[in-house]
Amino acid sequence: MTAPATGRRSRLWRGLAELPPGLGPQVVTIGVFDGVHRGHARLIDRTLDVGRALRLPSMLVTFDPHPARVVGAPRDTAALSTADRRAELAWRHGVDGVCVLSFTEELARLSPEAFVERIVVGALRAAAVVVGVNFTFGHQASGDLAMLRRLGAQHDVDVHGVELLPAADGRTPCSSTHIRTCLARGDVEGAARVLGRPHRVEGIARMVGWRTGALTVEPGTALPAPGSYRARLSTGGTTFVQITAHGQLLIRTPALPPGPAGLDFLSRA
Ligand SMILES: Cc1cc2nc3c(=O)[nH]c(=O)nc-3n(C[C@H](O)[C@H](O)[C@H](O)COP(=O)(O)O)c2cc1C
Ligand SMILES: Nc1ncnc2c1ncn2[C@@H]1O[C@H](COP(=O)(O)OP(=O)(O)OP(=O)(O)O)[C@@H](O)[C@H]1O
Repeated sequence: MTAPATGRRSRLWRGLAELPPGLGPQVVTIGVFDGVHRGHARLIDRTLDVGRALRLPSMLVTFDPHPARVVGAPRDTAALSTADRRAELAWRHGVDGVCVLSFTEELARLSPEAFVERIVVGALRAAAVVVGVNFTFGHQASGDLAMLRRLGAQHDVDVHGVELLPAADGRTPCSSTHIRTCLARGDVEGAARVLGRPHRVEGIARMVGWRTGALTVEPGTALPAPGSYRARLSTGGTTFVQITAHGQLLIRTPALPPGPAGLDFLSRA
């Protein structure tokens, strides 16, 4: 993963155990943040505002894998981004640090009270927490913004609830779910409008035939519907990509350097 070229020291902590023992108070924003879409960007902006006002660093806490996948909730959790990519995008938006929390069955069983006491206050040292108004947390998603405010008051933590940024239709909020729905019908332009950039799929590239490359991705990656697309290769150039019914990504290209690569989906071909 490349650190941002801002000159700032941006940090990535994989789990609470990696947090430095002397970690000072932070302004923390919490959620899955899959794709880091325009709604998430609004939340991050607000987190940075609160950080500036309190003169404290900002930290984005992201759960990985998606909680709904861990608790077996019947919903589409195809990953729009890896945790590394989320961290990179969060840094670009200006956060000082990113903590990736492994979402385990054990974590899912924590009550809202225990989550705030042990993790938000005890480990993350939150002086303020910034979440969207639809944020839920704790066992069976039983905690909401009102409960977070109550618990925050008990622990001297400021809680900020941010109104959800609407999508272009003006009716529904920008959400990762909306982006997954766009991709599932092959609407990569609709996905890009919510993301604020084209949807990127990352994997390992190799040549598989005459003028044909392939990108192998992690299982569970969100792919556009089977079909042909125009896409930009992270290694350079625009190309055509065929997504087969079996989820194979075939790239029309005379040559492709073998190794890690990304495809930004631009339009249907
Ligand atoms: C301590 C904790 C326990 C959770 N337990 C559950 C759970 O039992 N069932 C569930 O569907 N989600 C559970 N979640 C997931 C939350 O409902 C929510 O999806 C998560 O906090 C991310 O927020 P976001 O969806 O607004 O990004 C839990 C979250 C936390 C932090
Ligand atoms: N449109 C939005 N505007 C502002 N904040 C948002 C928006 N959508 C989500 N948030 C907030 O961002 C954080 C991360 O949310 P989350 O990852 O659940 O996003 P999501 O897009 O709603 O995902 P999903 O559709 O998978 O539930 C939470 O605090 C949530 O309240």
